[in-house]
Amino acid sequence: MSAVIPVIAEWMARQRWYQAKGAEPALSVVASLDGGVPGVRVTVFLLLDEAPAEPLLYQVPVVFRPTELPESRNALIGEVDGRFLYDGPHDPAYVGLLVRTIADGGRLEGSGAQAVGEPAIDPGTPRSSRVFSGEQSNTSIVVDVEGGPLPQLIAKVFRLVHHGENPDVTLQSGISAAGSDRVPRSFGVLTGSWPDPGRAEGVAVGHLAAVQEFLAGSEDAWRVALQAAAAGEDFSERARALGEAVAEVHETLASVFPTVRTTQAEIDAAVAVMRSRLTTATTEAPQLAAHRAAIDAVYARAARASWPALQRIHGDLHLGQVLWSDRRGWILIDFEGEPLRTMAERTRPDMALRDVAGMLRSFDYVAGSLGQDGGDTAAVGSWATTGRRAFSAGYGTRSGIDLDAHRDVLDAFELDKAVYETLYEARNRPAWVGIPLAAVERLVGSSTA
Ligand SMILES: Nc1ncnc2c1ncn2[C@@H]1O[C@H](COP(=O)(O)OP(=O)(O)O)[C@@H](O)[C@H]1O
Ligand SMILES: O=P(O)(O)O[C@H]1O[C@H](CO)[C@@H](O[C@H]2O[C@H](CO)[C@@H](O)[C@H](O)[C@H]2O)[C@H](O)[C@H]1O
Repeated sequence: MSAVIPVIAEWMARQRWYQAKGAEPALSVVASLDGGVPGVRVTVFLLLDEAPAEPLLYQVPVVFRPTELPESRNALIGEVDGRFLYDGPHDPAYVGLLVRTIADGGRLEGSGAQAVGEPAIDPGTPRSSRVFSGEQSNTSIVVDVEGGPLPQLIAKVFRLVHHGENPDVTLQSGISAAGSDRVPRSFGVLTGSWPDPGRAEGVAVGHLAAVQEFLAGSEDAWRVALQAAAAGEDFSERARALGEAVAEVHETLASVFPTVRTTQAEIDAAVAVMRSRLTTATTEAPQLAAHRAAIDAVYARAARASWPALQRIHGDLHLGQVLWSDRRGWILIDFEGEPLRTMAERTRPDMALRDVAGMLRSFDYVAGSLGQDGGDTAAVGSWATTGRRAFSAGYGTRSGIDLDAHRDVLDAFELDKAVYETLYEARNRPAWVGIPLAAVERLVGSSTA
């Protein structure tokens, strides 16, 4: 084991999902869960990384093979004592074990730790699989299955794990179980428990992976919108339908999970969070400093307004979190919330207008990214304004919420999102930081959509 961890650490530092970019992982094994697959060993490591100031717990499934797996060359973690270590999601042995453990309500066990499958629908038997490529914070695997209700599923392996609910699991499965087809159908979940000396019970319990319907042939709304905007196509109908879909999901969430009447204390707490993230963002993106007073004034106006009730929401809604299916229309995915917010914040009832604001910002991002790529700024800007209006109209009609009556609150959430995006871009895509910064300037200058 001692030789294995440094090899994993060296490989992990190069992965997209590794958070402490540029740092050398400082790993210790919290637990390892073993699965029996003939001929190979599958071990799911839970590794604590103490490289960042706040240690993070990663899930790293590894398949130990006696010989090389030629088709998974890119997924080779390294070679230790004559055994070849592969990143589990790229290896059929791990994928088969994961899907069947969930489907059978099975169990993986290790020292002081275990993982239990919680099936929802029997998916059938995995035949082949491939890891979904793209910029992802988790690892999604498309699995071809036989003998189940659908030919393909997607298994999402959470790379960062933590005690307590993962909203991506609870919200999606709650909406799916309520009979809504605005999210992919849930097939089941793998929940783990591992030693955690920091907790009174000494044990942490959290979600490790989930399996859901794969929407084959679907297209991500970000790409659909970019193409439409670049071609100058009218997007009003689709934007309106998207507003209706988001309102429908909010309605389902409010019927399945508790809602909370918004008191002045809740409003003050929400505005305090906006202010504190403005402080953090200003440290890393000093361009925000010049707008601090004006941003504060928008937040102060929101604090005096009346707010709708709080409820569970998507939490990080943007066009990249929506798929278009010719058969089903708009489908929302990835309910994990904003990666830069604490899990406690992401799992509390929140303001549905936060999601509306997120989507309004995303229309602006379409114009911003095309403008950056040399597009006609006026034309794409007007495309985005039309899209924002149609989205708001669809949302308002379906939800019965008059967005104009909540303008001060919506403006504050849009500004808060633009501040978040400024921080996100400064950390991850500095070349894009001008897009949210321009929005901050616009939003403090005027308060209309
Ligand atoms: N059920 C699904 N059907 C088809 N594609 C999906 C499905 N779920 C996710 N995807 C695709 O995988 C990508 C990443 O999924 P997502 O849940 O957003 O992962 P992450 O949390 O890593 O960002 C999405 O942008 C989408 O293109
Ligand atoms: O999808 P994630 O959960 O990883 O969300 C994070 O990354 C997003 C970028 O991929 C980021 O979204 C921002 O860029 C999008 C275009 O790429 C744009 O549509 C969004 O409106 C904008 O916020 C998201 O904020 C971040 O949490």
